Amino acid sequence: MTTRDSWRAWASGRKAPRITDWLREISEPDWSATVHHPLFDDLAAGRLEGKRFAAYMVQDYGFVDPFTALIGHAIGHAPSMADRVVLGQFMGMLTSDENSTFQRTFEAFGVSARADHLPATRDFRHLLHEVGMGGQASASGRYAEILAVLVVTEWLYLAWATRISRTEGLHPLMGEWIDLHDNPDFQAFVDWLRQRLDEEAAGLDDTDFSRMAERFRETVAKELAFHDAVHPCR
Ligand SMILES: Cc1ncc(CO)c(N)n1
Repeated sequence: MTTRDSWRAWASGRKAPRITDWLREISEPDWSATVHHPLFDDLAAGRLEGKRFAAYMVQDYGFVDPFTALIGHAIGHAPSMADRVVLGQFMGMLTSDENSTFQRTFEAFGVSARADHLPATRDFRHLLHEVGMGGQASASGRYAEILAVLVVTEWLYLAWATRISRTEGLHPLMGEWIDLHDNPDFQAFVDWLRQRLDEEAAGLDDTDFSRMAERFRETVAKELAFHDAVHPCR
């Protein structure tokens, strides 16, 4: 049975089945463990000390650097201007508003962005780099693989940020970090990413489809390992 057969079996008998819903389901229990990670509850409740928040942001900047490069690859590999426009606008936000949140966090808490990366951060960076450089996948397979990674990273962040409820009087930079991931524009971007992956994945051959699904699960596992490493009390 191929991976695509598993998808077809899952889809049959469901109303309006979506590949991205199936991908999320086959990525359990890691998916839910990441969405419900105590790091995010502690952050929202004001229980995360400034220094610990800053240490998380330093590791996350280690993620964001190759992630930004991966968006660049997505722009290059997209099949149309329509996709390049949406991805380019996201890249603009990442390199302006979000980058500024990182810089002001490092400054406010007196930490250096150059600190050492934890092994889980290095693993994640390696994955992002590898997907950006591309494997043996065909052109459409490669774009779908990139989309799979983007869907995981952005959908997970939307999911925790819209799940938590924040306490009053939260440090403004922590509030900003949540704002970046629970706002309507970000929600629309995640909706778009899911839609595009649903469409692109449907047209892949069996080999590229399996590879895409494996990348999705691998990325979810890397997300969980990353958050366990920066907040080891799950
Ligand atoms: C580890 C990680 N995953 C996803 C996001 C959202 O881009 C982020 N900032 N960091």
